Amino acid sequence: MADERSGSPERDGTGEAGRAADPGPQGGGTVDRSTRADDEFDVVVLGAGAVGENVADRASRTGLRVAVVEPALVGGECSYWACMPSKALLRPGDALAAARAVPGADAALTGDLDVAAVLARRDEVAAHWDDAGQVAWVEGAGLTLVRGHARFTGPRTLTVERADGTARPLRARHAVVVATGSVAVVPDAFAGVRAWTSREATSAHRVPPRLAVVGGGVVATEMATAFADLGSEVTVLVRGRRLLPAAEPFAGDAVARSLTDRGVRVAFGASVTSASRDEEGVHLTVERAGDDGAPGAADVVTVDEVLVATGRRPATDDLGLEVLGLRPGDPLAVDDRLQVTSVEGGWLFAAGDVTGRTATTHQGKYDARVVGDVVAARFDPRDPGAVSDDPAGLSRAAEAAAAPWSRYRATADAAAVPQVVFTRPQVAWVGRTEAAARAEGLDVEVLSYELGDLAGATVTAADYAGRAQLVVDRARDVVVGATFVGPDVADMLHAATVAVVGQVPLARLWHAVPSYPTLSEVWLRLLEAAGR
Ligand SMILES: Cc1cc2nc3c(=O)[nH]c(=O)nc-3n(C[C@H](O)[C@H](O)[C@H](O)COP(=O)(O)OP(=O)(O)OC[C@H]3O[C@@H](n4cnc5c(N)ncnc54)[C@H](O)[C@@H]3O)c2cc1C
Ligand SMILES: NC(=O)c1ccc[n+]([C@@H]2O[C@H](COP(=O)([O-])OP(=O)(O)OC[C@H]3O[C@@H](n4cnc5c(N)ncnc54)[C@H](O)[C@@H]3O)[C@@H](O)[C@H]2O)c1
Repeated sequence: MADERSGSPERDGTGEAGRAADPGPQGGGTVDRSTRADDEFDVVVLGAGAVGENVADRASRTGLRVAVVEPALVGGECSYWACMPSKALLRPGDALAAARAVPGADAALTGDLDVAAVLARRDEVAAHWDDAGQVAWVEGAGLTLVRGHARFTGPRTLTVERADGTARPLRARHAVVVATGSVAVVPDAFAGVRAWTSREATSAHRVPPRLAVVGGGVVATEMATAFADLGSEVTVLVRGRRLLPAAEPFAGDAVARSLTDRGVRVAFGASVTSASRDEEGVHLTVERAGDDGAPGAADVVTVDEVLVATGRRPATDDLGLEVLGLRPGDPLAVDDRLQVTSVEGGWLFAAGDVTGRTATTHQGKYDARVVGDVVAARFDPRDPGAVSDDPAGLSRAAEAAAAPWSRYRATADAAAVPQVVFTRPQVAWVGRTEAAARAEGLDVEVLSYELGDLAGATVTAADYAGRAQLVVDRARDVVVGATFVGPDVADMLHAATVAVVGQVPLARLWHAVPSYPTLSEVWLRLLEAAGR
């Protein structure tokens, strides 16, 4: 099932069943693959997460022979330990809260969540950690899956270590794309206590009676929400002063209020300085900073499990990057073509979490589509005379001359990155926060509106509470950032993303009429607030 939900190319409609049976590339011209050795491919992609899968699929569109190397489950983090299982854990609580908020519907509720059923459903959504479906997709797309851990031995050359310890060489004739993702950061204070990372939290088969969550970011807030739903007594230990520091302040404040209202203890200015585990559980020594940041008193918090959600780092430790003159552990810095900037020759690319440029599946897959198209076009093996009517529209000349916002440049990464946090309330934003826009020197107007005042909110829930905010660049009269906080706002975000990417002037947005009575009517109210 994971192939249907993980963000695999098949889900995008980019995986074309039957391509494997079609040896000729689209648009004519055949590629003779018969003379190539088994260890040589046109393109080698490292990592078959959502990003690597999409890169490989797009790169193969002009007939390039593509290998994908993966030591673990095809589908990567998102399918089995991140997006999909975490959302499966959160959705039942959301559905219950939505029904509870509607008088009449609430009367039909006779109990609380069935925890065993929630975990069983999560197992199903995570395909029981079996990648057979995604392997079938990879093979059906005409890609070659190479199982093992890849390391560079030189430019375009690699060795792949298999699970049984044997190794095989691999060579890329044209390009290597690194999509090896990221791993959780676990600070030294937690060494030796078998702390949970997001992997253990999203795949847990037991709900700890007492759970501490360390961190105040996306993983921390989503997992605190999920485990509170499942019945854990949750304590969130936040080093800083607010939750979701990358979002508008009102978003983190709303999530903190809601968690606290539901009995979650949220402690700000709280740093874990040491941890130990015995038969009673995990003991965390927590130092509290005063409002001025000065260290204050320390106390001990005892829990059954501790989830460390203190960020992620690129998975580049063990890729042999040193042979390319790069430093293991560093992110692979790329330009808008996703080409690694510090390696000459135009053959090394990277996409997804490993670049430090994107940290979500959707944005990583956007970059994957861009780099896949760059590679497919630049190294197009077909006779140029035969590809003028390429239905995919890929062209070597167009790639060479590509400008921002073309299909060959990941321009949106700097201007319009959307993020949805599936807490309760949900938090969704795109583009710049007010503070970020001002820090860039933009003269901005901030428009905000309480969602609870909309007719659409009145019918959605008895006490709907939420807020929307637009950040408008006065000089260009366009939206450069938008934030929505409230129940069911996740799907409202895309309209804002379209407005930001399209740089649609407010004067024109005024003609985009939202339906009555929906939450989207907030666009009308926000534009009225801007004087329309
Ligand atoms: C708890 C959690 C929830 C999340 N929820 C969401 C969400 O709801 N929505 C969203 O958009 N994003 C979400 N994310 C972020 C999302 O999971 C990542 O952005 C995404 O998985 C990155 O994809 P990737 O392909 O770059 O990396 P990965 O999915 O990590 O894939 C990398 C692959 O490379 C392989 N690999 C590693 N080393 C090598 C090597 N040497 N050779 C070959 N292969 C190698 C790995 O085994 C892995 O399969 C979440 C993250 C977490 C932690
Ligand atoms: N719904 C989604 O799209 C979704 C869900 C989960 C994760 N993700 C992605 O996964 C990435 C990783 O998430 P994350 O929550 O681990 O990282 P994050 O960067 O969102 O949050 C990390 C938090 O840990 C804190 N922190 C860092 N070091 C610390 C330390 N030593 N002690 C205490 N606190 C510390 C930071 O101040 C921050 O609040 C995110 O960038 C996010 O985009 C996305």
